[in-house]
Amino acid sequence: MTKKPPALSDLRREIDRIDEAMHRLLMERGDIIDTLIKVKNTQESGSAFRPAREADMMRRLVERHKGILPLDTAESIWRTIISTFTFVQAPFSVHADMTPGDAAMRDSARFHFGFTAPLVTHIGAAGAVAAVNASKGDIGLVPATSASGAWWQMLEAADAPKIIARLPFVERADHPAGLPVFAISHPAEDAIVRDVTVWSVRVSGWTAATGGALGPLAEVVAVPDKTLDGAALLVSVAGDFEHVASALKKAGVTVRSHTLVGSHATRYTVDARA
Ligand SMILES: O=C(O)C(=O)C[C@]1(C(=O)O)C=C[C@@H](O)C=C1
Repeated sequence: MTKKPPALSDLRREIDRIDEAMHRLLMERGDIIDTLIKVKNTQESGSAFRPAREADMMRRLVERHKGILPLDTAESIWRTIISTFTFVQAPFSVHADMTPGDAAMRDSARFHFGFTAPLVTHIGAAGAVAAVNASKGDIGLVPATSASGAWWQMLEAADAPKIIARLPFVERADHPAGLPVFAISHPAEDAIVRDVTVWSVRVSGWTAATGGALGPLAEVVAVPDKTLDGAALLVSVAGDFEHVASALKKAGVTVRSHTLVGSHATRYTVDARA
């Protein structure tokens, strides 16, 4: 005998029960954040964004996810929850460099930081970085894999903002907001994670082929640096910078200076949807 399917009204009652439970849990999460504000002293540091903690949360979400709800949706729901609770702790604006295209950058800003934080658009990374520099806890979003100028040199001073995250936290080929971006902010001491360090490097003797010589050792964004007859590089390295320096030397490149301009959690990649 085949089992009779449940009545539609019963299923809807179940859905109402789950929706109410989820809403109550979110309100309970809000109560915990209310206490966390005092424990964490968020008002003092000016920014509540803790990218290493968020990277870890997003990874665990992806690992436990299954069922017919698309991962993109689960991820975007939690990005909205976490970024809104970040905003609730200490309001901030997102300053985005729209050079990679308005649609791609807007999708990235909204996917990762929701609609509660105001989005301020800039044409060029320098404007976004300057706005973050002038703020206490704002976040800048700039493209991570291309540049038209060496904006990262604006991060060299000790009291300048730093790169604190690379987004998306969970990378995949078909990510709905997959533009690779760096998040920049005045870092709170406990917001810093040094899995990958990012360096502003001035070199001479640079050619397009030299970038390839670094291979998997580091990711490099290069722009011409006319004053040095060479290049200004933004170098992301998972290991010791000295390995990059010796690979560059071997390739005939002279490192004039290297300055730490930020760091972020290890990148995490999952397969695209089957
Ligand atoms: O864990 C924290 O420090 C929080 O502020 C909480 C929380 C969250 O909502 O889960 C919010 C902001 C941080 O970036 C990380 C996580």
